[in-house]
Amino acid sequence: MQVVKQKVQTEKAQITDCDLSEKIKTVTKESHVRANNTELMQAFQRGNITLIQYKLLLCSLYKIYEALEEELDRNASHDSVAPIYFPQELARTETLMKDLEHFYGQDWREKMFVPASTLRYTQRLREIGSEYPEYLVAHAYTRYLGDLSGGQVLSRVPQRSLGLKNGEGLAFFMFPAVSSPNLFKQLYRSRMNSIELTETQREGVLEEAVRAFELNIQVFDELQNLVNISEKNELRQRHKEHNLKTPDVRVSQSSAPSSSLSSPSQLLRMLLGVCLALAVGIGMYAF
Ligand code: HEM
Repeated sequence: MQVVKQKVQTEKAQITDCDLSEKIKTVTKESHVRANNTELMQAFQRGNITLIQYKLLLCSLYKIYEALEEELDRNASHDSVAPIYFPQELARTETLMKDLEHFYGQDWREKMFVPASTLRYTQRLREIGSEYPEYLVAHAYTRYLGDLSGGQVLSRVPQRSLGLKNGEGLAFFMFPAVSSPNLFKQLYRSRMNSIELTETQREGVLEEAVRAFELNIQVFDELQNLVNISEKNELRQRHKEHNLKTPDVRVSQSSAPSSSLSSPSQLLRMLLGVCLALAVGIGMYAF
């Protein structure tokens, strides 16, 4: 804490409207609102998260952070990455591995499910890691500052609604090396502002931040659609099972009315009547 405090004090420059940290916040404001309003994030905020939603989200986050952190590591000494490179304080891949093992067991890699939108997100991260490392700041900002902000409030939701105890399955939300998220965010912003970018690069970073939010929204939407489909299928299955049981009920109900011929004894009686009538008819004809 003391170390971060000192760093913030020494590095704290006057943040102005044209600083990258301010500009990026402004250009992604509308996207942030849209991300908050996705069905999945709304479920989170209302405390309605189900285990399937949470597990699916963890799978996608794992793939996203794995790609982001591998690209950050690979570009750690790049001029635009070095100032915002904080693996000890921020890295999430290991924490997600821990959570996935908790929910899926040791063979979590074979069991995890990753939707197409998540793969598109990771592809973009790989692409910029190779071609435009300066854009990594946009992705790191979007995920890490989000996790250090709203994520801290959101962590209480799965804890409560899924009854997770002793932090099990919640490692993703814990930042043991960050004792004050607010101070750390200040330090991070000042580091972002220290990155030297040409005007074109800066425009590119700002555009990339909007894209990063968009990629997150697409993941949340796809995950929610999957959950909705699986819930619908489950409902349909239950209906099916229910309908398989109901014919017994219907038979017993429909056999009640006397006009119905569904009861075997009634059918037999009718056939005997017809045979008798025919026999009498034939006998009369013979005479
Ligand atoms: C339930 C959903 C969410 C809630 C309740 C939430 C809430 C918040 C709050 C309260 C802040 C602090 C604002 C401030 O300091 O001025 C914040 C900041 C932030 N959030 Fe979210 N958030 C949510 C989802 C997201 C998502 C999905 C992302 C991105 C994928 C995200 C990215 C960010 C970022 C980058 C910041 C830092 C803004 C800045 O100071 O520049 N948030 N969020």
